[in-house]
Amino acid sequence: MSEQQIKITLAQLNPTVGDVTGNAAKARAAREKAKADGADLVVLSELFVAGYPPEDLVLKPAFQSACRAAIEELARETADGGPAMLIGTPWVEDGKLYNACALLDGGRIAALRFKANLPNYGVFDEKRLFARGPASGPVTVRGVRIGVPICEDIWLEESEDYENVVECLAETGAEILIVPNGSPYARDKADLRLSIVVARVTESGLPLIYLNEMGGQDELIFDGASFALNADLSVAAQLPAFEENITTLIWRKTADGWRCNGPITAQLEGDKADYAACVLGLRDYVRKNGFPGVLLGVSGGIDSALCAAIAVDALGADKVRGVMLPFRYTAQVSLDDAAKLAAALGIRYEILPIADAVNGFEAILAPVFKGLERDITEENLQARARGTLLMAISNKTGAMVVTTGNKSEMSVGYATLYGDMNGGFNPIKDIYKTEVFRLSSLRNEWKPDGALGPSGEVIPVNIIIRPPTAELRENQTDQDSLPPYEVLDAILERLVEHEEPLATIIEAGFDRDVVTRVDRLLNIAEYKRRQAAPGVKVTRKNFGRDRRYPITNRFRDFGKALPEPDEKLVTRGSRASAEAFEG
Ligand SMILES: Nc1ncnc2c1ncn2[C@@H]1O[C@H](COP(=O)(O)OP(=O)(O)OC[C@H]2O[C@@H]([n+]3cccc(C(=O)O)c3)[C@H](O)[C@@H]2O)[C@@H](O)[C@H]1O
Ligand SMILES: Nc1ncnc2c1ncn2[C@@H]1O[C@H](COP(=O)(O)OP(=O)(O)OP(=O)(O)O)[C@@H](O)[C@H]1O
Ligand SMILES: NC(=O)CC[C@H](N)C(=O)O
Repeated sequence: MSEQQIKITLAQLNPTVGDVTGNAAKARAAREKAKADGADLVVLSELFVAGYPPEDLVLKPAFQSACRAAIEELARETADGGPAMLIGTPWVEDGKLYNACALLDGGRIAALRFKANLPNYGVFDEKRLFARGPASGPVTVRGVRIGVPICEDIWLEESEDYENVVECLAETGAEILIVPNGSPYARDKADLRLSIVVARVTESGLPLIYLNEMGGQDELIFDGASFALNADLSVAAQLPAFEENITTLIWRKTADGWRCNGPITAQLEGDKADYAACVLGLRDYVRKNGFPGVLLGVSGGIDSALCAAIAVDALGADKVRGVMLPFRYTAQVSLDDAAKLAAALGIRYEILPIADAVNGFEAILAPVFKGLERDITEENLQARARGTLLMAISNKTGAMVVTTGNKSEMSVGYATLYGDMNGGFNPIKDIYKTEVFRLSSLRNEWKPDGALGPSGEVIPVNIIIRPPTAELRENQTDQDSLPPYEVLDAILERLVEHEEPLATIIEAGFDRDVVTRVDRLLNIAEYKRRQAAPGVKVTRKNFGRDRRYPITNRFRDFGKALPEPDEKLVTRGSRASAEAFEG
């Protein structure tokens, strides 16, 4: 008897949210490739035809119909006897909207499976959008029973209404699990995904194919990095991260179930992965929104230098323009370093002194400010003159302004609204200042595959070793207004990423006054962050979709030990009766 096998093509592709026609065309092209490989099935990622995450767009009836029409067309095309297709799509049934996966085969929509567990935390809002599907049995492709849990369905988050889809699939005879994902990048997320998949494979005894989306969608980056595990937990295949890839895997039936020995690509980790995420995020934002290129203010400082390098790696030097906008506080060394940076990156570079603009503003305001001290107002006028000039060049050329505030600055509001905060997208919004230094040094030694910039030292070393300064007054350094960045970033990470009480941070050895000051700055800068440009998410909690604080907010943690809850005050049974009342 001949050996039984099934060939499954993983299409790790970059859809664009809302581009139903373009996404369907990508799926069609992937199927053609799968057909050429003699595959039985081609798999695309979660909600592929819509693009992920579609947010409230998916509630629009016209969009739902467009997705369905595209799926029906793709289904008709499978009458050609080629591979079946498993593709994510929104689906309306009995008046309810589902996050679905359709099996297209033999000219028909052969099966539909609906996501049962809808993530509603962090960056996800799926309960707002979709109805929960039932846990269902496997679908059959060429005689093989395939279980299709959709993304969150394998995460087994602690929740009362969690549906154990994988258990249900194993009990109903699934032989292989194929999981379409829209799983956004965050630092060390690959380890987390692996541990989740190891747990599901161990529990079910089934091999699992984890197929992830790739590409940037506003602040989210989908890194791809799809992989498969055999039932004995050996790695069956590992696709590359941060690039599109179509790979056909041959699965063979053995006495111990289905097995595959596919290609295994080495993965980027840590800072390298973060840098690649920033490049991909900016590239896709610019490309998918149709900008011909970008421009940014280059100050001779490290934030704009790193952003310029990311922009060149993302788009190519011919699509990036650097503008030095000096004023009387701009040191010669800043002018020299900015020029060196532009030359090393090979970008167009101009110097536009801002004195006339700043002096003009000051002259206009002189009667209004008569008798008042010079203060931060005049500093902000410099940042605003720069922001206005950069936006004017954007308007004239169509190029988008890249804004450069790092996460430390975004946290404490160390940036000028309508000044250096001007811009359409921020590639380093979720990168703390200490990491800005690390990534800059890293980029001088290494660049990711597919980066369009030159190799070697692109960020002059002097920019990396010089103390940071906003150069808005004489001899200013960031450390005049802020604690040292090592201290600031360590406190911020505890406050932002871990929501630690101030008392815990102080107990860990940080100075009480510094901690309370940083917390205060973090709180009062919410209004600025709400007006800030979107930027790439790389941490477990970014400013944007992950952290949604009220702007108007009187609550303050004063660093005192937290009071123990007084359980005696809770009347026994009060919770149960409240539930009964609500129910
Ligand atoms: N809750 C609230 N809701 C809405 N609006 C609020 C507000 N609180 C203040 N405001 C408004 O915001 C204004 C204050 O904000 P803003 O005008 O930005 O000015 P502000 O935050 O006072 O100053 C800018 C800060 O950023 C620093 N900076 C500037 C430029 C570059 C860099 C750098 O090195 O990267 C640092 C600069 O040294 C200074 O510490 C107020 O005058 C008021 O109009
Ligand atoms: N002289 C300048 N010429 C051009 N752009 C400038 C200049 N000064 C500031 N900018 C722009 O404003 C942003 C914030 O600038 P600033 O120098 O005040 O602070 P920073 O956060 O230390 O940034 P950088 O490290 O890039 O200097 C810069 O990244 C840059 O885009
Ligand atoms: N789209 C999803 O369901 C993703 C949720 C999942 N926990 C992840 O981050 O990968």
